[in-house]
Amino acid sequence: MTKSALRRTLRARRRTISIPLAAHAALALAKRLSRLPHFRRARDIGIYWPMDGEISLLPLMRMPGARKKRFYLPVLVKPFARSLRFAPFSPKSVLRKNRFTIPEPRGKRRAQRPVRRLDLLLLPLVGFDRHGHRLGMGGGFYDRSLAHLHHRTAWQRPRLVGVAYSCQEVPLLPVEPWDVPLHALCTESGCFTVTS
Ligand SMILES: Nc1nc2c(c(=O)[nH]1)N(C=O)[C@@H](CNc1ccc(C(=O)N[C@@H](CCC(=O)O)C(=O)O)cc1)CN2
Ligand SMILES: Nc1ncnc2c1ncn2[C@@H]1O[C@H](COP(=O)(O)OP(=O)(O)OP(=O)(O)O)[C@@H](O)[C@H]1O
Repeated sequence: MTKSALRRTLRARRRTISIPLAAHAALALAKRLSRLPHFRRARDIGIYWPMDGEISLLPLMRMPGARKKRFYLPVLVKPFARSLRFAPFSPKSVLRKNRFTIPEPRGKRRAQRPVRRLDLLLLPLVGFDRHGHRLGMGGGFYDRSLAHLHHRTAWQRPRLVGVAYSCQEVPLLPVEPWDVPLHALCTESGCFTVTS
């Protein structure tokens, strides 16, 4: 299957999950993530506003331990730059839809930070395999924003944890030269560390 056909199939699959099942899975994922050392050690955490059937990270913000964290949502930098910055996000934030109709926090550009100033980034996945390879929406937003992590050293930020429903697992994904490997992957039914 081509990457675009796979994207279509997996996006359609996650959109069929019922509202009660989705809520249950999101809570199970939040519990798992909140116990993860990557989460416990992080202060500045990039999440996303769920769209197109993505598993929600909003319950994570209400977990014990989350009160000491600062959460951020991705914002599109310029119409065609195709890279991301991260804007502070709390339940009080005023949001405005971007050109993909995804809500973004309004507010000063000064308050936003580049991805390298996050401790932990939780990435929405369209698909993943058990080697920890990731399939995204295909815009290259995350790959482009994370290009500095190609030459990874132990201390580099942020830690990258992909999140998805377990039904988004596929046997094997093609690897592209620009793919930036994840550190770990979590679904409602489990987390695993990616070994390279
Ligand atoms: N929740 C969430 N926020 C995110 C992402 C994401 O995957 N999930 N992104 C991850 O990159 C960035 C936005 N990237 C996106 C890339 C493609 C499409 C998309 O829906 N494409 C449409 C056609 C788009 C158009 O109108 O031009 C499509 O494929 O059907 C949306 C967002 C930043 N924010
Ligand atoms: N560092 C980079 N610099 C320039 N272009 C890039 C870079 N990384 C990725 N791209 C481009 O982004 C496009 C999308 O890549 P790909 O199909 O791997 O997306 P993806 O796996 O869905 O990931 P993403 O979530 O980042 O969209 C590709 O056409 C690729 O050429």
